[in-house]
This record gives sequence, structure tokens and C-alpha cells, in this order.
Amino acid sequence: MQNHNLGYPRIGSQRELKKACEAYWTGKILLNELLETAKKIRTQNWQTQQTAGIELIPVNDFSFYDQVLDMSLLLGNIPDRYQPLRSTQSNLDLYFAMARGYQRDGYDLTAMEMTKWFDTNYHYIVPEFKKNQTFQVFGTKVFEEFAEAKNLGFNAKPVLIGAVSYLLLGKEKDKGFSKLDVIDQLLPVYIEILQKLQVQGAVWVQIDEPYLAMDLTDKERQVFVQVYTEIKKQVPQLKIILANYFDCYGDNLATALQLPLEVLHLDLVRCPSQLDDILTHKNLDSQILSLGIVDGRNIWKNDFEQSLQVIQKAVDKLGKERVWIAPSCSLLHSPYDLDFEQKLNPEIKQWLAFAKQKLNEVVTLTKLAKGEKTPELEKALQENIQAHQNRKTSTLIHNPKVKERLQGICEEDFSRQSSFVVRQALQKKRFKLPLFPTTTIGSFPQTTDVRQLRARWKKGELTQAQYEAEIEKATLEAISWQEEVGLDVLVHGEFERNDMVEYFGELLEGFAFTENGWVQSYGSRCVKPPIIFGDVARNKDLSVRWSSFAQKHTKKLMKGMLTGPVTILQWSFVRNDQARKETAFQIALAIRDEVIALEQAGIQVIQIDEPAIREGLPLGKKDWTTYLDWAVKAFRLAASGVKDETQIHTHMCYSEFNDIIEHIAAMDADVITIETSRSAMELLNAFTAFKYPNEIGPGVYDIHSPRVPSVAEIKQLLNKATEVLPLENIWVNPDCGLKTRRWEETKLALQNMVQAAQELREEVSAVKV
Ligand SMILES: Nc1nc2c(c(=O)[nH]1)N[C@@H](CNc1ccc(C(=O)N[C@@H](CCC(=O)N[C@@H](CCC(=O)N[C@@H](CCC(=O)O)C(=O)O)C(=O)O)C(=O)O)cc1)CN2
Ligand code: MET
Ligand SMILES: [Zn+2]
Repeated sequence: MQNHNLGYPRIGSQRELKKACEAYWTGKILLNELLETAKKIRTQNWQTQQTAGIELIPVNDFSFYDQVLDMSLLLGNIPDRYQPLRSTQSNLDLYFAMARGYQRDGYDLTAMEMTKWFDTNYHYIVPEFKKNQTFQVFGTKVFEEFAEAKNLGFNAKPVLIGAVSYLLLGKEKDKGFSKLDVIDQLLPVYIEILQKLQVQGAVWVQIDEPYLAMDLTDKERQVFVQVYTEIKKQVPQLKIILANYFDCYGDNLATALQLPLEVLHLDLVRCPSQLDDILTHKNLDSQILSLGIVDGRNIWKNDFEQSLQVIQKAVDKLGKERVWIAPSCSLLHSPYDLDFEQKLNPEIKQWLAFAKQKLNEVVTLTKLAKGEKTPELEKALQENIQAHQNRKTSTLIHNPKVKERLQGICEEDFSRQSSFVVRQALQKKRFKLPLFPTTTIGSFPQTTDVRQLRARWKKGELTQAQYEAEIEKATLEAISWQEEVGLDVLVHGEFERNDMVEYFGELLEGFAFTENGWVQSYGSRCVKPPIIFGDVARNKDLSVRWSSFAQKHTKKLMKGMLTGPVTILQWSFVRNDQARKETAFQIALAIRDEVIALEQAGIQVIQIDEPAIREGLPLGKKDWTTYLDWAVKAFRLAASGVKDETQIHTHMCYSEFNDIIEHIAAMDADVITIETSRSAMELLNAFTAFKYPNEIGPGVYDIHSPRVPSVAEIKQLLNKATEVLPLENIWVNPDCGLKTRRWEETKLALQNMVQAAQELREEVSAVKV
């Protein structure tokens, strides 16, 4: 029996890579300094894993931006628009241009599309495929990192994204071909990469095929068989660990077991039941099973007693030689190290394990399962048992009032008083907004000034009063600026928030938060997900102070701004001792009370953001309806406590809507703002095909780019919207919040947006006359 790890966080234990990348992008450091930082992080990560006792250590899990983009570079899959940069730039600059766009030296290249990595809050760069797509071994990163690790004496295992998943993660950019057919061009190059690694001395390689957890067609399954049969034929000596995670193999199990490879990895945290299915499957031959038993997606301590039983079951059937121990997935999704947390309640802290602690869990479980007996192991086991017993009975977790209230909710709590048609009429009368009302999604630029202010306040260098006075100043400036530009529905700007989820976590009961629990979200951007450890309650106002302050300083409508229950759930580390639905409803009740409090404080328009509704979808379609039913209900529970005249908005981004549009409609928000500009309003098709009844603000420009959209461009997008939506239902807004932007471009872009709306109004009224 042995252990291995699937991947380690790479942003740096103190976010060194984030800081170095951002410094490099703004020209504050040179390339070699960035490369040095990266090397230090890799060495440290490998050392940490080896010291912990990990036997096979992943390499090429490091990335400067994203591992899927790394694969595109390795395969020479560089979209045509970046070709001119190939000769003039270092490969890393070319890589960053693909990730972030490039506006310099006379170039205006847009970034490649970014989307969610399965059901995580990590975003990857979507590979592009064209007709007659070709590949060649271009990137050198995996070879260099493998050599680097070997030279340092680590037992290194290269990690690659599987050829099939790589194709399925991508997008056809031309018509007239299917990305699956591209496999004939891809496979020879992929095999060449494996051969090179073997020549370099690789014995094991980990190939990630997370698409094996998704619903696949027969054709797609055939491609899996074709690819791995060919790989075995061409590189017979190289031993393959096939990793699938985030869900069951499900209907793909027979296929997975049919593939000629040495180790099959299972996520036993997300899908414990599949162990029995596999152990009794007729296709199970001589493979080793890698048991993904330590949760790579959450921060709870592993339950050793329970895990040992599971491992024993596998050992009984296969023998110790054919059982490996591992985390469920890459530890990319876990924060670095619990030891950095000095302020966490010690009672809660003893229930937790971050990436570094998870390594120890993997190692300890392997030793215990092998039957090793030492005083340290016995102590580790007893401590683990103790921590779990404490968690089961802790008074911190259970709040009878919350449980009682949840028991008492009834059907009416999920519905507004009247139907949308009635509400719309009342709201139009009350607000008297012009046609195509303009608004923004909530946040304004989180400048270094604002963040430093908060950092100083948290360190105690600023008093509460000093901090609030500065935040008031920023809010007032944003208000008067919005008035000047002529926006119709204003926002307060979210300057008081570190993050749209963490901020609420800090104010609610049942949440704990960390000082350094950073997890990469995309590129250099990180989040610190709060930890939901107990029943959730709202014992104080969450946003009333800032929304009512802002409303008092303008005659215009000030939109209240809250994060919805599903998004708070999805972007937190959630408890694993009760159903997600239960937790979502508890959060929903807290948000419901805040919505009502905002209304009582005179706020007439309230936005409840739910950008993570789509991301929460289970990977297998069979589980969709169950999830969507409770997710929609959680939103409705949060939103339905107000009068008909109060207008509820919601906002979503990074989402496809076609296959869930009826559920989006069932949320019954008066207004929904969505991201649509990057797809040039394509996303609206779902809304028009379904005849989505409520008001919609299709985003008119991409906020991820500093590029300023012209008035003509915005009007063109809006004209598309007017062709398919009733005019009186259309709002005008950007794709998402503006916190990652600078004021310079924000001001110009919003001025153009308001002007576009004004021109459109005039054109429409001219037609009417
Ligand atoms: N949770 C979450 N998930 C999300 C999103 C989101 O907004 N929130 N948006 C989508 C895209 N993802 C995003 C994720 C993060 C960021 C982002 O801007 N993150 C910031 C951190 C935000 C934050 O928590 N800031 C804190 C702490 C900031 C900090 O690092 N402070 C410095 C000091 C200040 C400085 O010099 O900058 C320090 O402590 O060292 C604050 O403002 O208080 C970053 O990585 O830079 C943006 C988008 C999808 N998923
Ligand atoms: C990721 S959705 C962001 C919504 C939030 N209100 C903001 O403007 O930042
Ligand atoms: Zn958004």
C-alpha cells in the first residue's frame, strides 16, 4: 500500500505568486524575479509534501495562471490572433496575453474566455478549436518542472489533463466540425509528450480525466477507449494513474474499468457508494485503486475510524498491494495551512484540516491501514476520535431557535404577495423610471487605497470610527459621481466589503472566518471562503447601515445589495454534518430578515446576487431537479418577505441558462441582470425562447477587460435585445460588478453606457411619434 497526492495549491502560502504576477504585469518586477518566486514556491511545495511522507509527488500542478491554459500552450494550441506575439515575446508573455488580453504596442487582443471548473469556484481558460486544428509540442513547462523536481531528488509524478477532457473543456470556434474529431490530430502529439516524459525518467504519470464524472455519450466513451488503448500501445512502459473526481464514475464506470492502465483514482468523498460498485464490477481486473478518501474540497478533518473501515473493505477484496491512499482531488481547492490561523476559536480549529494537514492525514491513514503501530500513530488516532466526538456534541453548532424556525416555514413564505404582472404595474407607478433604466451591478473599484484602509483597520491601526469615515467618503464620492453621469438606479459601491460572501460570513452566526485561508479563484485572484460550522442566524444588521447611509445622500433610488443564500453556501466551506439544503434554508432566513430590514429602512429596490446558482448544479443531470428545486426555493424564501412595491433584483454571471431557464424564471425576481456581452447577447436566446416574463438587464459590456466600449457598440448590443424582448422589460447595465476595474476605465465606460441608453430612448420615442 502506498500514498500519493493529486495536486497542491500553488498561489504561495502567503500568496507570493499572486503578488509577483501582479507586480510583473504592472512592470514593477522583471521576468527573472517572477521566475524565482515561482521556483521557490514549487520547491517549498515539494518539500512540504515529502516531509509529510507523501510517496509520489505531483509536478506540473504548478501554474502561473491556469492548468488548462498550460495544456493549451504545451500542445501549441494558440489561437490565430496571438500568433504575432509568438516571435516577439517570451512564451510566458504570450501565455499571459492569452489569459488576460493584450493592449500594447499597437495590439488590441481580447483575452480567451474563462469559465467555471466543474462545480468549483475556480475558473479555467477555455481552449479554442478551429477547423483543421493542428497541434505540436510547444510548451516546455512540464518537462522543465519534472527535471527540476528530479534534480532536487523528489519522487516526481507529472500531472497532465487528459486528452479527452481537454477537448471536452474547449469550444469549437468555427462551424462544420466537432471537437471530438480533433482527437486524431491531438492524440499523436499527446503521445509524443508522454514519450518525452518517459525518456526523461518518468515512471508514473497522472492523467486527469474529470469528464468521466459527467454524463457522456456513447461516442465520447468510445473516444476514451480509443485514446487509452493507443497510449498503452505507444508508451507501454509508462504507468498511468487515471484521476477522476468531484463525482461518481456512474454510467462511465464500465468504460473506465475497461481502459488499459495501472491505477484508477476514485473520489470517495463525493461518491462513497462507488467503492462497492467497483469492487464487485466484472471489468475489475488487476488495476490498483487509488482511494480518494481525504476531502480536497472542504476543510473538515478526516474521520479516521470511518476511513479505515472503507480502506479495509478495499484491502479485503484487493490486497494491500492494490490499494493506494490519496486526497479526493487536487488540494488546489483547499487553503494552505491551518497553522497560520491564530484567531480561530480553538474548539472549531480542532475540527479542521487545510492542505498541509490533509497531507498528514493521507500519510497517517496509509500507515494505520498498513497496520503500523507506534505511539505517535496511536496518539494521532485518539486525537482524531476525540475531535470528532467533540464536534458531534459541541454547543457551538446547534441553535434550537434556528431549527424551530425552519420547521415552521410554510408555503406562503416562498411566494411574493402578488404575481409579477401586478407587482410590475405597482413598481412602474412608484418608481417612474425611464425606458431602458440604467444601473450597475453593485461594486465599484476596490482600489489599493480602500483595501489598505481595511488592512490597517483590521490590524488595529485605524479605529472603527476612522475606518467608517473613510468608507463613507468613498461611498459619497461614488454617489455624486453616479448622479453626475445620470445613472437611474444607484448603488453604494460595496467599499465596506472585502468580498461579497466573506463580508456576510463575518456578520452572521454559525460562520467562522480565516486570516490566511486563501484559495485561488482565477489567475491571481483569490478568495477566503468563510467556514459554516453551525446553525446560521442573523443577530445584527448586515447591510442596512451602508445602504441607508447611501440612500440618505441621494434623491435617486439606491439599490440595496445582498448576496443570496445559494451563493453564500456555494462559496463557503459548508458543514458536512447536515444536508446542503438545510444550510441553504438557514442562510435564506437570515437574508430574508435583512431584506425586510432594508425595506423598513426605506430601501425600495433590493438586489440579491445569485451568481453561483448554476455552478451548484450537480455534475450528473439526474440530480439536477432535486438541486434546482431547493436552490430556487432558498432564493424565494430570502426574497419573498417584502411588499409588492419593493423591487427585487437578482444577478448572475458566468452562466449558461438554456438548460435551466424555467428554474431561473421560477425564482420570480422582478429584475434579473445577467452577463451577456462576451457572447454578444447569445445568452438571451434562452430567455426569449422561453418567453421569460420578468424584467431583464442583459450586460452590455465585459467588465473583465479594461477596454472601454464605445457608445455605438453598446447600442448595437442593446438593439439586439430590443428585437427579442419587450421594450418595457429591458434594463441597461454592465455584465457584473466593477471591483476589479480601475476608476479611469469605469468612468468612461459608464458614461458611454448611459449615453447609449439615452440615444436609444430618443430613437424609440421618435418611432412612436
Ligand atoms: N467569493 C467570491 N467568488 C467569486 C467572485 C467574488 O466576487 N467572490 N467573483 C467571481 C470571480 N472571482 C473573483 C474572486 C476574487 C476576486 C478578488 O478581487 N479578490 C481579491 C481579494 C479580495 C479580498 O478579499 N480583499 C480583502 C483583503 C485584501 C488584501 O489582500 N489586502 C492586503 C493589503 C491591501 C493591499 O495592499 O492590496 C493584505 O492583507 O496583504 C479586502 O479587501 O479586505 C484578490 O485576489 O486580490 C475577484 C473575482 C466568481 N467567484
Ligand atoms: C460575481 S457577481 C458580483 C456581484 C456584486 N454585487 C458585485 O457587484 O461585485
Ligand atoms: Zn457577477
